[in-house]
Amino acid sequence: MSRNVRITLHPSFDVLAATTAARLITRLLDVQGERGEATVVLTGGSVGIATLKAVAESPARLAVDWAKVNFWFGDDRFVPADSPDRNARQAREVLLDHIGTDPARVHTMAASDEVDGLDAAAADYTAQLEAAARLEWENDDDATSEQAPTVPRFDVLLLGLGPDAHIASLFPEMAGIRSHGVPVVGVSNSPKPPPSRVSLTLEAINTAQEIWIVAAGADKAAAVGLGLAGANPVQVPASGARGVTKTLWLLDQDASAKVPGQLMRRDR
Ligand SMILES: O=C1O[C@H](COP(=O)(O)O)[C@@H](O)[C@H](O)[C@H]1O
Repeated sequence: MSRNVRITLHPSFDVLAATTAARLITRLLDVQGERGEATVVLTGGSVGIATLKAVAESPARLAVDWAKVNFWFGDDRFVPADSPDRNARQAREVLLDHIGTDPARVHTMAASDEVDGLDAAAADYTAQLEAAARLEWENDDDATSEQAPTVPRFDVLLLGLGPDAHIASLFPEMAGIRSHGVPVVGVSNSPKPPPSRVSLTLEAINTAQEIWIVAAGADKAAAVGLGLAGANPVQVPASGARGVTKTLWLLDQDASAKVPGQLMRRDR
C-alpha cells in the first residue's frame, strides 16, 4: 500500500461523523491560516451528510471563516433543484445555510430544471471549474504551469462509498469511471436511483491534495476491502482514488471488517 494511504477506525457511525467533522474543521482552519482561503469538495450519502451536520453542531466551527471557504460537489443527482435527493439541497439544509457562506463560493451542479439535459449540466460544471482554476492561476505568483489547470486546487475532497464501491457517481464498469480528459461527466442509467447524475471524473478527483473516503456499515465492508486491496478502478472505483499528499480511509467498525488488522489505527 502506498505510503500516503492511511486507515483510521472509529467505533460507530456517530463517532465517525463527529471525528470527520472535527478533522475537516481543523484542516480548513490550517489551510486558511496558510493560504487565506480553503477549498473543500463535498459528498452526499449517509456519512457525508451526517458529517456536515456534525460540523454545524460543533462549537469549533466558529473558528473557521466560512465566507472564505470554496465549496464544490463531487457529484449530484440530476433531479429538480428542490428535490430531497439533491446532495446540494441536503448540504444546504444541514450546514451551508447556517454558517455564513459566500454564495459566490458555493458551486453546485446544475439541476434538471436549470439546464437542458445531462450534457449541459456537465458542461456547466466544467466551465465553473475552469473559471475558478483560471482565476486562481492568474493570481498565483508562484504558478509554474504555462496554462491554467482545468480544476482549481482542492484542499480536501470527501468521498462516500457505495456497497458496490462507487465513489461520487462513478459506478463499476460504467462510462463515467472510464472517462479520460474531462473533469466532469453526465451519468445516465445509474444502478443506484435516481438514474441521472453528474459527477467529477477520477482524474479530477485525484487532483485533490487530500482525499478522505468515509464509510460506515457492514454493507460497505467488501467495497472497503477491495478498494484497499488495489483492485482495478473500473471494477472497484474506490481503489482508484488517490490524493496528491494523502488518502484517508475513515471507517466505522462494521465497514472495516475486511481490512487486515495491522493496517488499522483506532482513534481515541
Ligand atoms: O448516491 C450516492 O451515494 C454515495 C454513497 O452514499 P451512502 O448513502 O451509501 O453513504 C455518495 O458518496 C454519493 O455522493 C451519492 O450521490
